Amino acid sequence: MEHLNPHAPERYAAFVAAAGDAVLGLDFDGTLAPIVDDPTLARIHPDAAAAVLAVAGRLRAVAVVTGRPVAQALQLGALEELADALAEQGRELFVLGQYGNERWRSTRRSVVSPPTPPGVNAYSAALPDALRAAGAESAYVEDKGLAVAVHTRRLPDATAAYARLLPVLTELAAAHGLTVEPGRQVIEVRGGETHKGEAVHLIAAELGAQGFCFIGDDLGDVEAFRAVAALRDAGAAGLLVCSGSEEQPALRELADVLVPGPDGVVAFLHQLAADLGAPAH
Ligand SMILES: O=P(O)(O)OC[C@H]1O[C@H](O[C@H]2O[C@H](CO)[C@@H](O)[C@H](O)[C@H]2O)[C@H](O)[C@@H](O)[C@@H]1O
Repeated sequence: MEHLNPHAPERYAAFVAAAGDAVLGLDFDGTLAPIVDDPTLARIHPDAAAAVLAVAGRLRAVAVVTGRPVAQALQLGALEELADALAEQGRELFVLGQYGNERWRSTRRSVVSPPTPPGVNAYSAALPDALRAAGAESAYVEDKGLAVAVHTRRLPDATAAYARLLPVLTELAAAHGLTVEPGRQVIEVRGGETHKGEAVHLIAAELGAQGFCFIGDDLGDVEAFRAVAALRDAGAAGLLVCSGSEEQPALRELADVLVPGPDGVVAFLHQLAADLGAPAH
């Protein structure tokens, strides 16, 4: 792990000290799951569940906070199995999906989800023409129910296609009263103002958390990082970890600690477990 600012060692130590009342927040894609070309083929890192379990017994709770729909995160992450194992440690798993719009917790196991925002269906209907006009008709379109994501990763020149599409889809989203959420070779369009920062505040308030560590990799995690920084300003122990990639360097500026992608996240969690004196798992 690399410290990214002079406060990092003391923030890490403060989180360790507050662990029993603290939450571990984890993004999914790029953090728990390695990035792959086809979003339907993403899976949790093979060693991630064991790493989470190694540290969880010393924490208050674990939360996966993702742009994925909850049902998809549960499946791709085998998170129900993780929840079962956490329950044996007396710990709860929260899964906040679609940037906090969908909520699930292991003690209830049902998805609480709002209705599809007005505008999403009309935006979807207008999308094929917009993609064609931008020369990106073969972009993969992910229908997420509450949102629509256009993926450029598998297009011949993904970065150029992304640059062409971003202003086009931003305008189309605005015309339908929707919000744009740019990410790693993906442009998502969704309704509402909810973001991962609200998810962090919601869980922290519900549990009365005295500490929060959030690990993320992409622009959609910026609000979660800001929320943890706000909790820290209010006196909690806050630790921000960037799951680094060459593709998305933006979070490094906000983070305390840099780790090399999902492999590094797994190593970080084992290091944290060792520093917490957690029993080997
Ligand atoms: O908040 P996250 O858990 O990071 O989810 C954000 C979006 O991730 C997914 O797309 C990303 O991962 C794909 C699989 O590795 C990759 O192909 C794509 O380029 C990435 O942007 C997912 O498909 C989206 O629905 C999530 O919102």
